[in-house]
Amino acid sequence: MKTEFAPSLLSADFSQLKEELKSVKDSDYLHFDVMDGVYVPNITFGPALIKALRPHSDLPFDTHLMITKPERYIEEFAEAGSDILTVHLEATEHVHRAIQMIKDLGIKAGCSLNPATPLEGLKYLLPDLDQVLIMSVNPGFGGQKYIPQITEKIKSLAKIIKENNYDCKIEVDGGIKTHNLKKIVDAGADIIVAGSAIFGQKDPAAALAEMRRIAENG
Ligand SMILES: O=C(CO)[C@@H](O)[C@H](O)COP(=O)(O)O
Ligand SMILES: [Fe+2]
Repeated sequence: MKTEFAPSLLSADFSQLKEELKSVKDSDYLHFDVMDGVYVPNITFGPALIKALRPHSDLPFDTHLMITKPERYIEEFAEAGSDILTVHLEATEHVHRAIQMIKDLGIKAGCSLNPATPLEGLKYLLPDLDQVLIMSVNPGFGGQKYIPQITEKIKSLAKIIKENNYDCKIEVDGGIKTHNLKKIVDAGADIIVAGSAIFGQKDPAAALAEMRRIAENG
């Protein structure tokens, strides 16, 4: 399967988001990092921003909710125009209910794991998930360094998905750059989130094209 890319707007220029969206029109998704200052030590934006940007892109909006008890806001983020909503396993006692709520709204559901969270908690969720978002940095900030032991975690999850024939993609998020991309793709990542490696560059379109080339040819 061809590797897909989800540029994270967290590293974009917030004063020019409309233009920034256009620069990555050749990507597969747009990744929105929603942070509440409680679940993670940073605050970004809510559904109003997603709604405002929705008419300016045809790409699927991949919304990563780094918020406590995300079930409180799932409907709002879906209505704002998210095509995929991902909640953190660690952010609610009722993660299966949250996933069910997302699916009942007719959009795709993802579950994210922090670097220290083992894969075991996914066991009874995987049949219902469209994607697992493996965090390869501690969530909260862009521009951090990839945690090397996550490569093993991606390989283990890819094996579980393959053995059980689950229809679930693996998305990997944090610290992915041109130098480590191929290793992460080879481990089993289907979707690559990249913030600083794309929007932190002078020419985001060229940076995305170069990442695609590396994912395909090494
Ligand atoms: O969810 C997060 C951070 O919590 C990410 O989506 C980052 O925005 C990725 O940024 P880079 O590590 O690629 O700069
Ligand atoms: Fe993210």
